[in-house]
Amino acid sequence: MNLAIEHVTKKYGNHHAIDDISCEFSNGVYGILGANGSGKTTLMRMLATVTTPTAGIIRVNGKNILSLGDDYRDMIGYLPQHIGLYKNFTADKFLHYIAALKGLSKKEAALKIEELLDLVNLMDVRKKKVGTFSGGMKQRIGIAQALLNDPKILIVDEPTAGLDPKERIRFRNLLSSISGERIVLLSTHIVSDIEFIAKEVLILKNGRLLHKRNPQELLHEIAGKVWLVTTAESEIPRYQDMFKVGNIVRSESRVELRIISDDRPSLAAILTTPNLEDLYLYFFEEDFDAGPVKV
Ligand SMILES: Nc1ncnc2c1ncn2[C@@H]1O[C@H](COP(=O)(O)OP(=O)(O)OP(=O)(O)O)[C@@H](O)[C@H]1O
Repeated sequence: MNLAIEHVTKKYGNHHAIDDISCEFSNGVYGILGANGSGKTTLMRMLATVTTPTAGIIRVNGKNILSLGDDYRDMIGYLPQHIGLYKNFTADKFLHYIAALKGLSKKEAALKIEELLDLVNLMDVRKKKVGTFSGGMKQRIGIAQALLNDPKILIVDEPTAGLDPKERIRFRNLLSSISGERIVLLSTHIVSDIEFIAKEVLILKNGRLLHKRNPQELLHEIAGKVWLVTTAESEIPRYQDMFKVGNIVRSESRVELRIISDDRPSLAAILTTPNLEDLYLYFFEEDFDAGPVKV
């Protein structure tokens, strides 16, 4: 399976939501990383044929996906950012309903739904109403509906937003386990969602594709630029003014700052091994939320 994006642009008025992107995908998980507004959802929607490019072509195995029409849609599974679930349907009924929409026979649907409820670990609650589900359970049934037609291309838009860490890990492992024989495209602004499961990470910024590489290669990009500086609490604002400061770890009277900088930020600064969170800070400084301070 080969999916190719060729010089794709999507404009809304004069605004380029996606700006001349080209890249290719083969089987495996791809993480599409970008801050809010970078164009992730627009790209996913074009790949799912919910919207069409202003310019450029998307091809699957060499054929334009728009010419393939339903033949292409039969190949894909899509979990949009905001999935409309029928709250009063039970999990079982919801999946049967979507299976009917996707054209599965009753017999095929029954078999597939058994398999998927097991895969997403919702067998025990199959008779419960979807409206009573937690965020994580809703995302898992969302993946189950996207997998009903056994898609060769699975498109998942920011699936872990609002999930607690445990559910996030469970969801990540689920995606990883189903990635073998298909292309999985996963958009997120949460680095840890893709750090361990993506064979390649795409960095999207202001509608442009800055990088598409495997995580290790991407980390080379900032090798020699991540520093640890131990200093006094009162020095934090000065460093924040001058540098990109990530984690701040406090201990007794001192603080340790994680700093991204081409040059050594102070004489006592020590180089450290970069991680993908540093990379995110490097590319999306203005959108970075370092999270709770560790003590
Ligand atoms: N239907 C639309 N009409 C006008 N502008 C749009 C439309 N959809 C998206 N945009 C704009 O295109 C840009 C990319 O938006 P998009 O939703 O694709 O980004 P995103 O990376 O998915 O962000 P988020 O994480 O917030 O969903 C933004 O500037 C957005 O305001």
